[in-house]
Amino acid sequence: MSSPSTTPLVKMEGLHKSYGNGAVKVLQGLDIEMKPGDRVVVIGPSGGGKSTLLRVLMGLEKIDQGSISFGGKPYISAEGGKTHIDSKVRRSIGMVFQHYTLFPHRDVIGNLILAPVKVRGENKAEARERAMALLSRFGLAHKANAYPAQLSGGQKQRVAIARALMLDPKLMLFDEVTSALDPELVAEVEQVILQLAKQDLPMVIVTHDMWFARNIASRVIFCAGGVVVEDGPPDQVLGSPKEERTREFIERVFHIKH
Ligand SMILES: Nc1ncnc2c1ncn2[C@@H]1O[C@H](COP(=O)(O)OP(=O)(O)OP(=O)(O)O)[C@@H](O)[C@H]1O
Repeated sequence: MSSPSTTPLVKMEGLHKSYGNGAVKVLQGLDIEMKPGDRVVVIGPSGGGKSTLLRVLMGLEKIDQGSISFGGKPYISAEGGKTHIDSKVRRSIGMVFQHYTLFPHRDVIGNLILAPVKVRGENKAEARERAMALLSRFGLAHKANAYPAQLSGGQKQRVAIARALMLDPKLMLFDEVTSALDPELVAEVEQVILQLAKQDLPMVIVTHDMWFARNIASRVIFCAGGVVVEDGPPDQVLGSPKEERTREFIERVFHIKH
């Protein structure tokens, strides 16, 4: 048995995923291993399956073949056309999406404490206290009683991140969380994620923002055609800032057709 220090946090093996009864093959034998503390940025051509990969990892999609283990234990597997998902493991993963998924009829604090109180049976006063501490950390304490419609896009995404953190995730998934934001609101959300990175929270991030990718990633994975094409430190995969490969790279990434 491997020691805890060498046990991968996540091990995806031979993942296959298609839509429309196999008509659209998205993941085609994907293998990715994450160490504890890894911050993986996934980049690749549009439609290449980056969101699908995150949704599979979050246990939101069935898979056709392959398996995922989490902390050395089985998490997701496919057998006889069925996908088995360990829901306890799934609850230890947090995800934030491109489009805000806050409950519109609950205020910010209500959004944060809902799952801890209802799902985990946490004491309401304690959950509120934790929620307020998180909101203060994210500069949002003054918005605790605001409703989602009264928040800017950047504030909504910061609340969505805080809400995910209320469940003490062991892994966070961010799917293009700044893509729908006005440019001036992007930085406030990226700063929050950079703050989390400093605390060694493992994460998988899908982003089209190469500055952010370079600054947040411990590893960059370039996926195309449903498999991993490149996997390495940011400077290796994106090119070092001195080489100024980034622009050329972005063009290569976003103009690939397959
Ligand atoms: N629910 C679905 N039903 C059918 N096809 C789907 C579904 N979700 C995604 N697809 C298809 O699967 C492929 C991969 O989509 P996905 O959203 O994972 O790509 P992506 O790399 O995240 O793209 P982008 O960078 O444009 O967000 C695309 O061809 C898409 O049209």
